[in-house]
Amino acid sequence: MTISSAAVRAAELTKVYGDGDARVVALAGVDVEFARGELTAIMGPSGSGKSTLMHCVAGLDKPTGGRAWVGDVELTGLGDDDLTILRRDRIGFVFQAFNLLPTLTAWENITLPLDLAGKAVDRFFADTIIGAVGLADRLGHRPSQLSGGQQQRVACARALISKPDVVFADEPTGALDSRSSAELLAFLRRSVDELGQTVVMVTHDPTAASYADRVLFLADGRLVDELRSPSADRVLDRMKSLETATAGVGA
Ligand SMILES: Nc1ncnc2c1ncn2[C@@H]1O[C@H](COP(=O)(O)OP(=O)(O)OP(=O)(O)O)[C@@H](O)[C@H]1O
Repeated sequence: MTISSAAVRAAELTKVYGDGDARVVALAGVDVEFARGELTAIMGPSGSGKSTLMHCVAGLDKPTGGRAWVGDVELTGLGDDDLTILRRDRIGFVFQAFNLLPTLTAWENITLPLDLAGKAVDRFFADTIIGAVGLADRLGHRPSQLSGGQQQRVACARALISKPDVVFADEPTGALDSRSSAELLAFLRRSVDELGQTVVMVTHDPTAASYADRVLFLADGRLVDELRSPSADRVLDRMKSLETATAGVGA
């Protein structure tokens, strides 16, 4: 067996929803590796399989076929309980809707993954992250007392606090204005550059994708292209040609 240095990888990943007339092939055999210490963006037209791919490699959904690994642990060989523990201990999540617990303070939300795992808070690391997201004077506030941008920065700090193998971010800026988006993306970028974090982000936004080291493009459940060191303009050009090609198939 080859030992891979990738933080996350998948081989021949397929996902089929429904059957008969309702059958949808969401992933049609995806081989992919996400390198450690890189920010990767996943883009593609609506319905191309971005969220399905992320959910299958993050252990949130089970693929129909193929295999996926986080580090050297094969997700596709794990039962539900082991998957839950793996997600808790080795993966950080950031969702479009923030998903904070409303009754907990920012500090309690950020440290929740450690509490659940029964681990002590590394105070120096926590202070580093909280300083980087600019939340030091908001730690006693509940989510309802924070702006959308601040809530999403709490969610990012929570995703990073347990030093996970990978942070998966699903449309993390989808509910934010452009200034809050830029702050959040700058923070994700710094987590990669300064902390060596691995981040995989699904986005529709070419500007968000331009913060990545690498952009992968999906169409009809397949990886069809990639860009390294992307600019927003180059990402937009690729997206336009993919959307034209995808529209052409169904026309
Ligand atoms: N639970 C489900 N049951 C049936 N079909 C599904 C389900 N989830 C997703 N699909 C279908 O699988 C395909 C891929 O969906 P997915 O959500 O992964 O695409 P996406 O690229 O993330 O789309 P978007 O950009 O619109 O969020 C789509 O055709 C979608 O309708």
